[in-house]
Amino acid sequence: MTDSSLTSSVGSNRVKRGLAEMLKGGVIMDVVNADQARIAEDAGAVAVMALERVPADIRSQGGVARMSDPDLIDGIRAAVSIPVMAKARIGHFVEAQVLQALDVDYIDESEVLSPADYVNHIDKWNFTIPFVCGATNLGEALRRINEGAAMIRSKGEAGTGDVSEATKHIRKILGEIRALSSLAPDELYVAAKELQAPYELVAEIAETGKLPVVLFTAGGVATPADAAMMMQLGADGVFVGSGVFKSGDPVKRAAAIVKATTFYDDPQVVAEASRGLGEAMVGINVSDLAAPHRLSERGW
Ligand SMILES: O=C(CO)[C@H](O)[C@H](O)COP(=O)(O)O
Repeated sequence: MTDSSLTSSVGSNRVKRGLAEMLKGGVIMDVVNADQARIAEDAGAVAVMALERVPADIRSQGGVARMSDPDLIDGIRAAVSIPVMAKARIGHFVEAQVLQALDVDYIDESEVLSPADYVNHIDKWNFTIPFVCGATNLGEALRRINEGAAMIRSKGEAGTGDVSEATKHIRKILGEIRALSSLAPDELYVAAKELQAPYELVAEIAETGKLPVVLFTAGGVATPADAAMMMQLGADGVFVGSGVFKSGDPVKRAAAIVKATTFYDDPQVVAEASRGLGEAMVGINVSDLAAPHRLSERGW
């Protein structure tokens, strides 16, 4: 059931979406343990995302990727004062129940983990805790919002260090929003059908020219310039994982990416932030990935 409440009670849309509003302009960093979480907080990350392995390791090691061990999540929560998010598998509503019981601040129903259900996503209205979900296009974003997502991140191709898919997805979502705004009211019914999204949400976006929730970008961001580019393209903020912790100097790189995200429209600052960072994540070109290895194709 859709919660269109404008009240600010626990679990209301306003509270769930409002937390993401407070993270705007910032970097959310993937971390697997308390030490990494401290590095992220010291670098100025606005939140951390707890997961079992960073996406580059999930990609290279293979196997089923699941929610983190609760002890690790507790350790991360104890180590930092910024919000702690954690990932659940697509459709795995019990992992989400566990994460809610652990009192994390946000759940990411993430394609980076192995899906638990290839048909249904989690019914996110059933939870008081807010969810963020990935999307490659506007229709996918609206389906997730219709299920109760309170924040969207464009997916990119996590764990590659190649920003090209992140570029493609943020451009696609924002381009489709612009296109909707130019339609006549009587054209919105077909637009909703083509987007495979609810008419009410489509009509709202055509009128406001933006999503009703915060839109971050993710997947493949590995340098300060990558992060600044996502912000210049119109993202509200950036998720970074492998790009920091698979680089030669995570401490320096984490701080540099935060700085470049903040001062994204000042090339001098981005240039300074890009100096002396040591080795960047080696990565893999998205064009070299065979289809089954595209994490962004999980979720629909
Ligand atoms: O799924 C995510 C967002 O919740 C990851 O944080 C993001 O995709 C990380 O990708 P990368 O490791 O390429 O930075």
